[in-house]
Amino acid sequence: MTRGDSYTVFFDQLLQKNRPFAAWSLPGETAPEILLGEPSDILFLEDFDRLNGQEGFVFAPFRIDENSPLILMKPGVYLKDEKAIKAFDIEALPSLECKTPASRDFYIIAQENYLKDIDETVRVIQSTKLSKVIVSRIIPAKRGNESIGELYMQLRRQTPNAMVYLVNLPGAGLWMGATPEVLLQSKGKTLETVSLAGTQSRRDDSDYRWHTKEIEEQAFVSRYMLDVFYKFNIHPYTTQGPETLESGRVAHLKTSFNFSAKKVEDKLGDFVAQLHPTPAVCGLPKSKAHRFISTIEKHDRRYYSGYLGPWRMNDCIRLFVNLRCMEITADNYMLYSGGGITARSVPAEEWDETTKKATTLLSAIEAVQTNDFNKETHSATGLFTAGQRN
Ligand SMILES: C=C(O[C@H]1C=CC=C(C(=O)O)[C@@H]1O)C(=O)O
Repeated sequence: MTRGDSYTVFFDQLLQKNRPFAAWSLPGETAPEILLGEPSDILFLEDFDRLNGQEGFVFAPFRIDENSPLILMKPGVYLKDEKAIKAFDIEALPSLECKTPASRDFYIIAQENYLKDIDETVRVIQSTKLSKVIVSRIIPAKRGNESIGELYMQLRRQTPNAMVYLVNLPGAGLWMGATPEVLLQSKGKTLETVSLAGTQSRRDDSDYRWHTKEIEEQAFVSRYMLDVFYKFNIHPYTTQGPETLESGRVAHLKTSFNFSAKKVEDKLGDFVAQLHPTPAVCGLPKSKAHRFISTIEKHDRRYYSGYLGPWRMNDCIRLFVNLRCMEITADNYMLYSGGGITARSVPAEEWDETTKKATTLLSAIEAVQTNDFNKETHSATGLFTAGQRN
């Protein structure tokens, strides 16, 4: 059973017809925006800097490879609100052939192996030049016959201060997420980028105290932003923060940096290519952390910790880092969750943090599976996960 509002029905019909689309709602915005495309509107770009001069909706992986291309959907039909959805003749859209994707293995790490990996990571950080690295894992949850459209709308209700998205794109598949992290966004003639890191449970009293580990972890990201600014000669800029940003069941430390868009107007693609991946999802030094992730993580991150959003569409940039997200397969939801490891990390606490970060998505899944749409305040611990089955 679904609540069957017009968005829910619309998304489910698009999926039934296997149409390429991207839907997103920005923090604090009410209606999802939707971009519909034809297969010919989908570009697969070879490198991150190929975004120069392009416009459309970007879905970028953590690293580009044959399983996870950098995707740009060119502006096709853009639907801005419910009136536009209702006026759109979806029945007239032909169904597209559903090419069964090559079946993929999802490596689900056991807790004891994850703890060993984090222990090893801390030792490497203490004895080498690696100062921070993000280690992630996949958390599986069983998919039932619930409506994906309904799940998306529920996730939006539960996380109004995130960028909540649903995409179905050839080459990537079906993904959903609710991310709090801006990579780059335009505000008139100004651009904003954000350094976000450090995590603690959300508090009812908003009385947040941050420890050295989180302050240091976030400072690494801010420092990196300034190095990128230096390379692009971005000066002057203004900063706001660090301050607390609440998202879902957790809170983070956030600093935002604002500067004149003129500074990078003819090299925006290069600028994003340089920013990505930030030490909020990769680490420092960047190339060392990148290599370390390839050896320690046994799963493929694909689009987790990549970035997504409107790119120069209607003169507007809204790129977000792809966090708190999941890949939706025929039988399962595969949630991705990671945390910043530093010399001060405690393995068991890092495990708990990745679990906590996943509760936003897990509780939305639980809400639609149990038809309890006021789930925001409930725990998701009762959820039957695919991992527990094996
Ligand atoms: C890598 C993730 O979060 C990043 C963003 C905010 C806080 C983080 C942290 O405290 O580790 C991470 O850097 C994730 O959610 O998978």
